[in-house]
Amino acid sequence: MEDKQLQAYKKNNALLCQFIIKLSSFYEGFSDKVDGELKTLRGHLSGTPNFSLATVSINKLNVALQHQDISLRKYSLETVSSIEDAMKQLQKIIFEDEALRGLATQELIKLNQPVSDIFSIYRLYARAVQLHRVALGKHVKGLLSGDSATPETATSTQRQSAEDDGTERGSAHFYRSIFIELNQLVTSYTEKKPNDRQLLDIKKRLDQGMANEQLLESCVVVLRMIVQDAMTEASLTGKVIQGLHTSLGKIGEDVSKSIDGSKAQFEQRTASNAELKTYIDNIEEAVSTTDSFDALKTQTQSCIKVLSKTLTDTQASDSESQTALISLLSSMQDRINKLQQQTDSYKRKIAEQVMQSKTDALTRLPNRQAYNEQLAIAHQHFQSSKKPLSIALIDIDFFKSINDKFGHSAGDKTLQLVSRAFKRHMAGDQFLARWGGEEFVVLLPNTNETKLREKLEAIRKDLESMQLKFKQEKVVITVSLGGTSFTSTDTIDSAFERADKYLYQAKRNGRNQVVTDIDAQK
Ligand SMILES: Nc1nc2c(ncn2[C@@H]2O[C@H](COP(=O)(O)OP(=O)(O)OP(=O)(O)O)[C@@H](O)[C@H]2O)c(=O)[nH]1
Repeated sequence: MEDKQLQAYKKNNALLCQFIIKLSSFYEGFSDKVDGELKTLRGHLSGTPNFSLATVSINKLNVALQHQDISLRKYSLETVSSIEDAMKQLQKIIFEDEALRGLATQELIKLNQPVSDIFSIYRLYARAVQLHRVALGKHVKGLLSGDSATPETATSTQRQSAEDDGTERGSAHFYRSIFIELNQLVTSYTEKKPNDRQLLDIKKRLDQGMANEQLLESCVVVLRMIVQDAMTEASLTGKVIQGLHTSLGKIGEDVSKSIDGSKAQFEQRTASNAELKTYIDNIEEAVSTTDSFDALKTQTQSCIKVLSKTLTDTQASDSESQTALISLLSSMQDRINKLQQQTDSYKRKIAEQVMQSKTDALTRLPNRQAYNEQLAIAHQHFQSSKKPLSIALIDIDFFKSINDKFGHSAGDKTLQLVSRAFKRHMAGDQFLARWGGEEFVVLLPNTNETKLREKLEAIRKDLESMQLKFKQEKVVITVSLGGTSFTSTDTIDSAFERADKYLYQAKRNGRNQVVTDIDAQK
């Protein structure tokens, strides 16, 4: 080889080595094994390159990178599928917003296309995160003000200011939920203490609307009242139990006195019987041994005298202990009667408390806890009897707008009127409860798919025809309903989830409608 050629060859080799060294740094960080081998390769290629050792290193790297490729592919698939899941969840939340839903669908379509390299996943991921942020901003804002921001038209400044408002909106949302909670608490508490002036004052001010500081102050006042009442209640309960304990103790004493008395009486009677027996034995002996009639007469007379005295004494002692026993029994009876009265009133109080804990204070309907208990019983019966069982969820449409337009009290009133309307449709063992907020749940034993649909449709129609009036304005309330019948493989949760899915389908389809298994099969 010519000198010139050799020089050029060496120069190219050096360039190639530098290139490999630089390229190898790019792949650093995928795994410790690859990193180690890359370091070795760089060592072989730097300074005076050793190509034979570098070739060994390159072969080892080939194998390691092949494995890496497999795990990268797996990682990509997992990442894409979790982005897909997140997008689907997002679609559920933003189903009302055409534009956002469209964007989410487009992203889902892109996710289903093959991923060419790992870096394109990051682009998909970034877009998914961005869409979530837009939807979340809108969702929070929608909750508070009901207005909407169009994601595509929102400028970056708008987006920035939306982010800046985040904390403010968060706290507004926080105060709103405190307001609702406090309102429910005060409503149920005023039922219990209808003449409490402090409570009535808070209720009135809540209806008129409260500043945030007042809201927190009122929370503290109500909390203090509850703690005070709970303490009084506990001390009353303690007193009742103490009273029962004392009464039981006294009864115990009476019983042991009566037992002691009976024992003494029994002993005395045994002694007198023995005495009587001795006298009778004496008479018997006298009859058999005495020849003289006079002597017998005298002896018998004296024995009969003693006998008569013993009998009179026994009789007197009997009647004395009988009187004592009767008086003891009557005092015991009095104590037992008193005890009975105390326990009866205590039982009534406890039953009332249990009832309260299962009743929704605003609508007086059974609450979620009561429903869950009832459902567990009904489901067990369904499994053993194989008679049909259906459940349904009812949600008032655009209920938030009633609160926003006419105030929270009007919202409360609506909930009460709507509950009454639902209740009119319940017969026999059919069960209605307030699930929470503006959502209700119905349990319909012995009701198949057809009957369920008829019932729900009747409720829907009834509500639609009912006219309410707030601030001189006529308001029509509509409801969306989702209902399903249990199948043999259903759990309590799976049937509930299906009913919930149908309810959201009814909302999505435009509200004021019923969706049941029958509609889903169409
Ligand atoms: N007055 C009153 N409002 C309540 C009560 N519980 C929940 N809310 C309100 O009910 C509203 C429910 O609003 P959303 O979940 O947006 O539902 P919506 O407005 O009915 O809309 P759709 O269900 O989508 O038709 C919220 O504004 C809650 O503040 C309550 O006990 N009393």
